[in-house]
Amino acid sequence: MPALSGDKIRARLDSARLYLCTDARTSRGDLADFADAALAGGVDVIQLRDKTGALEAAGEIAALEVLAEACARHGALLSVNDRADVALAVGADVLHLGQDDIPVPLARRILGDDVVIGRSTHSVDQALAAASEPGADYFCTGPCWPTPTKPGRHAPGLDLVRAVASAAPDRPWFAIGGIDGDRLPAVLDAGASRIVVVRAITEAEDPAAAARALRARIPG
Ligand SMILES: Cc1ncc(COP(=O)(O)OP(=O)(O)O)c(N)n1
Ligand SMILES: Cc1nc(C(=O)O)sc1CCOP(=O)(O)O
Ligand SMILES: [Mg+2]
Repeated sequence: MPALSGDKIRARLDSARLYLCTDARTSRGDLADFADAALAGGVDVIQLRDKTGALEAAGEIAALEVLAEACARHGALLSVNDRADVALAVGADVLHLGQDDIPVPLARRILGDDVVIGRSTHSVDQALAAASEPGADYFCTGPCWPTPTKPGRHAPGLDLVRAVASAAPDRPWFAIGGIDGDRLPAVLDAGASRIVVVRAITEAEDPAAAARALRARIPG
């Protein structure tokens, strides 16, 4: 179970503007310092998304425990990618599920009602479905630009962001994919008010400054 109630997690999600996905930084060995820096810079939600193949479940749980401590220090939400069992094990606030991950009702059976569940979407139809899907709380839409972080995923671009914004969903939603400081104004102009980034912070020389610069330009 997460430490916070579902209502508190959902209130924090509502005010979240900057969501970071990071791997476990196994080769650098600096996950705790990196997370502290990114969260100090204004990241609201941090997800462990380690697709390096280096982590078995125990390693993923260990890395998530490092992130959980950082989230507790900074009042941020801890997000697990793909795996409801791991989310349950670490008491995560958030589980993120893509179109090919386990179905939301199954995740809900494992996690109960307090944990926030998010969905990836890559078309207007998927986004509108996620906006009202029972058991889901938020969704992400993109990629806004092709990105090496998700090789082979077609980028629907900012037209998708514009279409979602004009549908004015009640649920929180985030734009994702290829977003950095230079591109952020175009994403905001397209109607997004929340973003997810990977490289813009994970590859920054100064992750705190990178997060701060992004956060300062997102209203709210
Ligand atoms: C916050 C957030 N948004 C989108 C994704 C992508 O999820 P998915 O499509 O399942 O792809 P993988 O990340 O699992 O490769 C995400 N992880 N987090
Ligand atoms: C993990 C992921 N999911 C996407 C989606 O469109 O669902 S795009 C993406 C990668 C985003 O990485 P970066 O900020 O480095 O471009
Ligand atoms: Mg996934």
